[in-house]
Amino acid sequence: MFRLRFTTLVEAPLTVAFDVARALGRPWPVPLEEVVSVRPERDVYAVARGRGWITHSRRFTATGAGTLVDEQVDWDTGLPGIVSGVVDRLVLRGRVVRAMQAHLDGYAAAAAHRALDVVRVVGAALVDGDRVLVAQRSGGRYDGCWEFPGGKVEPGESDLAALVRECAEELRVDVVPQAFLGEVLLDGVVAGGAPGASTMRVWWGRIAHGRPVAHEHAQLRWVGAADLDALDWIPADRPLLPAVRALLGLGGAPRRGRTSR
Ligand SMILES: Nc1nc2c([nH]c(=O)n2[C@H]2C[C@H](O)[C@@H](COP(=O)(O)OP(=O)(O)OP(=O)(O)O)O2)c(=O)[nH]1
Repeated sequence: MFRLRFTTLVEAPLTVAFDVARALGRPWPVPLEEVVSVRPERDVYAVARGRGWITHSRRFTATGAGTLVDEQVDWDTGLPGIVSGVVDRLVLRGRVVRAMQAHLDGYAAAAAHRALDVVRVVGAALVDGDRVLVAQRSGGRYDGCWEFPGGKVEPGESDLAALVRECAEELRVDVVPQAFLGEVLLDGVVAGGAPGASTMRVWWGRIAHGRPVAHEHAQLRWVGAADLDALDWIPADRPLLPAVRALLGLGGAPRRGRTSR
């Protein structure tokens, strides 16, 4: 069996990286059949011809800089041992590498371009000591639900600039993003976009200046790890809670004080 791995960083949310990869198809003329598809995390395609076969697996992982696409190609020529090695070295390996390189260049550009059309949401898990700031929505579809402060990224704006702007607007504080925490699918239609196309990307943040006051939310609350689960969260946020809990377990910076309304 032979194997090659390729890693590409795509400047696009998970959903866009996944959907564009699938729309472009596979980088070789032989059509492969879908074996696994878990949107937007991974897919596997394969084909067998006689005793030879090829499998192409992709894994999509959210990072602070975009989506990391990890691809693995496994194949076997089906020929006897030594002949197989020679055919692979002289013919197949080079073909696979050239096809993948051409495919990946076009793919990264297409995904980055498509990302401009998708509504993106950012959120801040603002930590003070062993507590995180949570906000209760006021009005609209998620009235009364708890969420991370944040909102939609404006056209031409970076995720982190949007995070800082939203926290200033909603809480009147200056925040400093610390580290990327995770990305979740937003299953509803956000701002007229296609269902399921958008995602929310959440950063761990620290308040550098100011005391948070709820300007757009019903109320704010500082919550410890043990009380996170009991809140009535917007459903999309729940998968992020383990990462937030782990953050609070680290202790964090000395506590600055309490705030509400
Ligand atoms: N801010 C925030 N939005 C979330 C979370 N979870 C979640 O599903 N969402 C959804 C709710 C909304 O459909 C969308 C964010 O929209 P928003 O209304 O907060 O954005 P915005 O501040 O830019 O508001 P606007 O321009 O529409 O007035 O993302 C979360 O934890 N924080």
